[in-house]
Amino acid sequence: MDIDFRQRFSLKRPFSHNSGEPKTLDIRALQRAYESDRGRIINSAAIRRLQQKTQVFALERNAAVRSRLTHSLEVQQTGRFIVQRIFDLLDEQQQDFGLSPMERVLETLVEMACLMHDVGNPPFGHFGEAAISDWFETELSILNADFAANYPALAQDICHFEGNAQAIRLMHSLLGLNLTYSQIAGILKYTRAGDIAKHEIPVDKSYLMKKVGYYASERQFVLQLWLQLGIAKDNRHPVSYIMEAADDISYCLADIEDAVEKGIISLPLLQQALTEEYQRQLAAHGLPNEHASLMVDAIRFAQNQSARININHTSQFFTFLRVKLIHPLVDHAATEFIANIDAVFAGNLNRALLEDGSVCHAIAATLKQVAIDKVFSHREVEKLELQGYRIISGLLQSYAPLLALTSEDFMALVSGASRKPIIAARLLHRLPQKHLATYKNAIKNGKNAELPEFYHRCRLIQDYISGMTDQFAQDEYRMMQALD
Ligand SMILES: Nc1nc2c(ncn2[C@H]2C[C@H](O)[C@@H](COP(=O)(O)OP(=O)(O)OP(=O)(O)O)O2)c(=O)[nH]1
Ligand SMILES: [Mg+2]
Repeated sequence: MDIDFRQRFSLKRPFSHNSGEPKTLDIRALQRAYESDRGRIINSAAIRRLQQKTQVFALERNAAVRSRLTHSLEVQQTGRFIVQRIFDLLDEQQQDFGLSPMERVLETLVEMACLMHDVGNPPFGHFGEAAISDWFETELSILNADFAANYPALAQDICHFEGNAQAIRLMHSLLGLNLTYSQIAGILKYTRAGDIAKHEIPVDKSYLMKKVGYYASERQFVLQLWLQLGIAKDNRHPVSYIMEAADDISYCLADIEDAVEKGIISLPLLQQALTEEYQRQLAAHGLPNEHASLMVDAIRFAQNQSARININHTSQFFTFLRVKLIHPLVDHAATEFIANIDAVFAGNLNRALLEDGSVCHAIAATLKQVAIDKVFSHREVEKLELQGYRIISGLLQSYAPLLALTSEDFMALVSGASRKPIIAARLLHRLPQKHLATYKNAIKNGKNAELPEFYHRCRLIQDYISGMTDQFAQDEYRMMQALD
C-alpha cells in the first residue's frame, strides 16, 4: 500500500463551509488548525468536569489519588512520549511514510486525543455505564412499548450506554466544538454503531467493533469523518491506536499505586502478587523462561533505588518501577506502530498495539490482573461502586416521568405551549439549556428523520445524567430523595 500520512491530517471541520484543502501541504496551516483545536479542548467544560469523576475510587477526597483528569494528563504525557519514540525509530530506520514534517502535528493530535479520551464517561466509571444501560434495558419497553417494538435496533442503541460513544457525542453534538475531523478521529476507539448487533460484526473487525464506539445519533457525522479523512468505513484513525496504548500504559501501574496510597494493599503484598501473577502471564502467553526474572529484577531495582535516595519511599518505589516496567511498554508501542504501519495507516489493525503476545503484553496484563484481584475487588471499592450504581439508577428513576409522556405532550412542554403534567414540567426545568438545544435541533434536523422523537428524548436524559460529576450526581440524588 502507498502510505502517505498527509491524507489523515486534514484541516476540514464539520461545521465549516470553506474547508477545501490546499493543493500542496501547508504544514503551518495544519499546526494553526490543531492549535485551535487544542485551545477548544483544554478550555471546554467537559475537561474540567473530569476533575470530579471516578477513575477507580468513587467520591475520593484524597487529592493525591487519581481522578479522571489527572489520569488523562498522564495519558497525554505517555502519548507524547510514544510519538517521540516513533520519530526516533523512523530516524534510526531511515523511514518516512510522509511523516517527517509531521512530528509536531502528530504530537498535538495525540496529546489532545489522550486528554479527551475519557470525557464521555459517566459518574462512577464502569458502574455508572452499567447502571444507565441496565436501567434502560429494564424500563424502555415499559415506558414506550411502541418504540421498543417498532425500532428494536434503536432500542438496543439506547440500552448500550458507552463512555467512548458518549465522548464523540459530547464533543461534536453537545458542545459543538467543531474540532477538525483529524482531531476527533483520535477518540473513535471502537467502530461499531450502537444499533449494530454483535452477530453482525465481521470476523476481521472483531476487536475494532467489539464495543459500541458511536451512537446512531452521530452516524452521519462519523460517516463524514471517514469520507473526509480517506479512511474506510469501520476502520480507525492511526492516532487512536497511540491513544489506546497510552491509556493502557498509564492506568495499569497508576491504579495500583493509588491502591497503595489508600492503604488497600501493602507494598510487600503487592510485590508478591506482581511476582506470582507475572509467572502466570508468562506461561499463559507461552513465553520462554529467559524473561522470568524481569519482574523480580524490576522490583529489586525500584527497592534499591528508593532505599538509596530514602525520601518518600513509596512514591520513589513507583517512580523507579515505572522506569523499568513502563518505559519498555512505550518503546514497544512505538515499535509496533511502525512494524504494523500498513494496517495502522489503513486503520484495520484488529488489535491494540500492545496486545501482541510479547513480554510487554505480559507485563501490562500482569499489572491489570493484579488490580482486578487486589484492588477492584476490595470491600471498600465495591461498596462505593454499589452506591454509585444506586445513585445513577435512582436518578434515572426520578426522571422517568419525562420518558413516560407521549411525543406530543413532551414537545408541547419543551416548546412552552403547555405546563402540564406538573411533575414533568418541574423535571424539565432542571435539564440544562444546552442539552435541550441539542434535542430541539435533532428534532428539527431533517437528516435525522429516521430517528424518532423518543430516541432523542432518551439521549437527552442520558446526556444529562452521564454529564454529571460524581459529587453532583450524589447531591442531586439526595435532593431527589428529599434527603437534603
Ligand atoms: N473501580 C473499578 N475500576 C475499574 C474496574 N475495571 C476497570 N477499572 C478501571 C481501570 C482503569 O483505571 C479504568 C479504565 O477505564 P475505562 O472505563 O476507560 O476502560 P478502558 O479504557 O479499559 O476500556 P474501554 O475500551 O475504553 O471501554 O477503569 C472495576 O471493576 N472497578
Ligand atoms: Mg476508556
